[in-house]
Amino acid sequence: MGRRATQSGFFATIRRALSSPAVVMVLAFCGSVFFSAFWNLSMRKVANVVVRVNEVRLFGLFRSPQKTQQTVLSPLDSNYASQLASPTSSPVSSTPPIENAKRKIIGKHKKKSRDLGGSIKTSRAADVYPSAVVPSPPFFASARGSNVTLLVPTVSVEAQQGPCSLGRGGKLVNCDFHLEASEEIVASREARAEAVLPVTLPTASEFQRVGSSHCFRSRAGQHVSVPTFVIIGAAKAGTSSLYYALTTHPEVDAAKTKELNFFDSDGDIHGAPFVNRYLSQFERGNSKCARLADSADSQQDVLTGEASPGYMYYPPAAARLAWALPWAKLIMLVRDPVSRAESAWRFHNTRMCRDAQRRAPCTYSIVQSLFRKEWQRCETAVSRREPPSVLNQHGALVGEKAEEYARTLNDSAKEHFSEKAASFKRCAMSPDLSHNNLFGRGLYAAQLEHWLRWFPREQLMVIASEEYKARPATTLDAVGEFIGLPPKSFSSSKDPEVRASFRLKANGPVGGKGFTHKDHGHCARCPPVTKAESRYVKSFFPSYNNKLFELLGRSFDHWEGAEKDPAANEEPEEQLLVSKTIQEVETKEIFVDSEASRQKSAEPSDSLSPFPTLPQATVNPSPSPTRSPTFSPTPC
Ligand SMILES: Nc1ncnc2c1ncn2[C@@H]1O[C@H](COP(=O)(O)OS(=O)(=O)O)[C@@H](OP(=O)(O)O)[C@H]1O
Repeated sequence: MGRRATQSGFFATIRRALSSPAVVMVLAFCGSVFFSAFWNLSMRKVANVVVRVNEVRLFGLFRSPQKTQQTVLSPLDSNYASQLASPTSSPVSSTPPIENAKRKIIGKHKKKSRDLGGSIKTSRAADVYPSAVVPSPPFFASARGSNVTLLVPTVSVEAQQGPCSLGRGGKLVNCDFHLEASEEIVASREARAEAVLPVTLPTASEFQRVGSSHCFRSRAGQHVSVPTFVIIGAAKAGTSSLYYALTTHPEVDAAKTKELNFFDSDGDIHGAPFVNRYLSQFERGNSKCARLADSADSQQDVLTGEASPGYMYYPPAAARLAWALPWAKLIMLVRDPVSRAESAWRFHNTRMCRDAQRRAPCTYSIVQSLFRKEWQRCETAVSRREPPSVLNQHGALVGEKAEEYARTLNDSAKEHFSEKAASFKRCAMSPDLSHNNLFGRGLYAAQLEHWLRWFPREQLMVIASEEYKARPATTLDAVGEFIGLPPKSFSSSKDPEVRASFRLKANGPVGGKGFTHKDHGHCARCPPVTKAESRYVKSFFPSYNNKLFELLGRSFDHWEGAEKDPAANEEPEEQLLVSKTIQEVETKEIFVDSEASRQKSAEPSDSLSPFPTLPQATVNPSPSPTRSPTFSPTPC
């Protein structure tokens, strides 16, 4: 009885208290404080989600402002990702883009919260990737359904310089660059952005793993081994030979073709369709992967990869690869930049001879070719007062070199140069990404530094092409181990095909399709690179080689001139003459008769002058200021 009275007294007190407006207000206040604390806590999670999504977002956010509809690379489907990221693959300890860009979520979470909607769930990274593979960031967006709109709170990224900035709503302001350069900026630019980003997330897993291998069976019943290594370059360093040799191994599958060039193409690289198109290049009926799937040998594995030497020199390829294949082992085969340039020069001239209606090969000597592209492009850009392109790491070196080049010019050219020096320099700082950029492609240090911003060091292997040539079996063993094959996979092999791959060959039947590098054959009418020309070309690379050696902590002795002091390359009179001729060739569009070129450039190699006498030029009677020269139709 007494107890009941106490209870009813208690409820009566509560009722009385609740009927008092003051008490209600106090309770409402406490409730809102509690709710907001809880909300902030959950938003912190959302911020983490956003960090991960930001990484993906970068591809879309930095598109040209003309493309108003920002397309965003979708994160890998969680199932797909967890299957691909094999626990046995090397750990990706952190995502370099995030580390490097030092993005911070500063968000005004409370304000944004409503926009996030209910379709996004956060889950621990471990649910998405095996925790050993991606310990950070701790959360990953895992949404079901498509076209989820994520609201990205304010983001800040570290910066250097550049013409554009990020304004409100994620819009790019004062910006004049295109997608390719933009990804560079992402990692290097101070900016704040508020962006609403449409993200399309695939819903279903496309692949099923065969045992614990890298081999998958697609929904369509095809077999695909997931790429785990990529030979990213350098062009003309022996990449075909290396790729061919690797694919002779019984546990390595070849892609449909050696060079897929997916990550350096300007096509649509976005989203799951891109990944699927890419993976379909590893889908082959009679592959080792298919055989493995049939045998259901759970102990075996099949590795695969591709070799696209264009990637190494194409900055956006690093970001794209880091997104699509973050676990990939990258192989950089580097060759003495001088002989690389010579090989490329011969190759491109041969191609010109073959493809372009049998036009004259070697219209430009190797010395002229060294800077031809940059020079032409910059001249045109500067004269048209075009805005300079975005600066980047490669470009900075090119710019530095462009100044050095300018110093070799004669007085009138110097004057001309100094007038335009500032804008020219800015222009030259933007790299010429063309295949026949003989100079830029040989600046490996810059390229390595760039790739290291996107991939951890342990995922990058740098090999000297000369070492591979000298010791193919040992090199292949090392590469094999690096990509996950057992030790001494090549040198201990009895397989005749594997052993045959040790023999030096530029060609090889790769990927069943078969390719021959017949075009490696040098055009008969190409004059040989004289020793003097070679010395001249050589004079540009030592400081860059040394930078590479510094980064690698070792040097390649056989790279001539590597130890040379760049200051020793003072230009004597003759060089001015040479440079003047180059300048004339570039600006006045001088036509060179290939036959004359061959005779004139066959200068005796023991000439006292370190610089070649350039090919005799025939001046076009009516030079036009257009960029693309017309070549004299000399038969090949
Ligand atoms: N095993 C080995 N080691 C080192 N170098 C080799 C090897 N095999 C081929 N080669 C030489 O490499 C040149 C072709 O390189 P790539 O296959 O990378 O060319 S490409 O970029 O794919 O077009 C080409 O160079 P050049 O002959 O000087 O043009 C090949 O002769």
